[in-house]
Amino acid sequence: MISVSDALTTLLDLVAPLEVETVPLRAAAGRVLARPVSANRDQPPFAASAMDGYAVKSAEVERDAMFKVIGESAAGHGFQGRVGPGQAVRIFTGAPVPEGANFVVIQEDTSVTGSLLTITEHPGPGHNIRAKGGDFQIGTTVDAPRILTPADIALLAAMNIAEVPVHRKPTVALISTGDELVLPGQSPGPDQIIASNTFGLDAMLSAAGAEPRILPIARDTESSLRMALELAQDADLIVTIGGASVGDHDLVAGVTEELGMSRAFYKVAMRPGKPLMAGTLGRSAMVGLPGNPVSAMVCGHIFLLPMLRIMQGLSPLDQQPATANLAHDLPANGPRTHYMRARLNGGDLHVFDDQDSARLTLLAEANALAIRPPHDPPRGKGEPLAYIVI
Ligand SMILES: Nc1nc2c(c(=O)[nH]1)N[C@H]1C(S)=C(S)[C@@H](COP(=O)(O)OP(=O)(O)OC[C@H]3O[C@@H](n4cnc5c(N)ncnc54)[C@H](O)[C@@H]3O)O[C@H]1N2
Ligand code: MOO
Repeated sequence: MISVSDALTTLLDLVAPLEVETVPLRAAAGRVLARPVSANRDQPPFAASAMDGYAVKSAEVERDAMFKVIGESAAGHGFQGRVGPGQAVRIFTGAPVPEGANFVVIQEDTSVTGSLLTITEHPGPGHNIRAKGGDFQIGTTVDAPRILTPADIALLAAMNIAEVPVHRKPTVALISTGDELVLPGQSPGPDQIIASNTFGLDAMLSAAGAEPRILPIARDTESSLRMALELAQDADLIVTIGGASVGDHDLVAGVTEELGMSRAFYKVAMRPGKPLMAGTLGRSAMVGLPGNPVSAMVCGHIFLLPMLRIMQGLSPLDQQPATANLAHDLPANGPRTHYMRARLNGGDLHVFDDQDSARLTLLAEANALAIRPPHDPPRGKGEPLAYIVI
């Protein structure tokens, strides 16, 4: 059995950043920007009014001052002339500030009769003008790699970047194994259960930028598993679920070996997740997850998500463990790193009593995994304990 950190290092070595492809802006949300991109325009491209009002010379701004209104500047239709002494231009939010003007008096501080403008209140010190290039300038860069958020997409749009270089999405083949499994919505026989892991992992990996494919459930025969693995051949990552342990019907190790898998390790000193296996099969990285539902999902968090980040050109971890104070005592840990379902509530960590790796209800209730190193001594209420958010 190897340690969690050795297993993670080995798994990360099985994958590499995927090629860069160019996608239309609308398809780039949630993707990883592969190369820095730069603005080829200023925003705003001209000094722009931030308010509706009148553009004047700042030196002339004072209460009771009067001006002749000589024209209008609207968004999309600037005023072509120049503002001279004693003159004002009606201006609207987003419109170019005309030459000669350097102050916008908001209309609430004025009164107008015909073309005669009077400042009726003390205008504040703010000139209400957004400088040319005040948001970004030609050459302002959006750095890579980064997962493109909605705000990033808006920024790229403003920069007039219509095509975006991103890493290809990792394709992941998900293969559940076992005669006991049927798909959600089907009618299970008396000895059957629903294949839940496939769907939990599908959701987890999709949210992390992958393109998972759910393959037909492999039955507990070598030929069925072989067939599923053949269908998975072109995936960047093949994930089998179940059949990883030592039982007579646990076929994954044997069949993948016959298919030429180069095995990197089998068994990790962690709980849940001990019978994890990994290697390469053809051009794909392969991870054999344990079948217990919580084991599969925890291994997804600890191992599959960092692998996906590497494939998308990111650093492997999106969070370092944080610490919180225990809400109660905890007994000593055994010889494996234990990822314990827990709930972080008002800064206190409540670690659930029942850590049965078959109980999805407790995983759904958890918002954190408390991390106990091997042989961690008993911990008392109020002591700090490491955790990650899930
Ligand atoms: N004698 C031993 N028995 C077991 C050991 C051991 O070391 N010695 N390890 C235990 C641990 S720890 C785990 S974890 C499990 C892992 O077993 P497998 O990976 O071989 O998984 P299965 O036996 O196929 O299934 C275990 C459990 O999970 C259910 N399952 C499987 N696939 C799915 C799925 N896609 N969705 C929902 N549930 C699934 C399956 O029905 C079983 O109940 O082995 C222990 N045994
Ligand atoms: O490792 Mo198993 O995953 O403890 O239930």
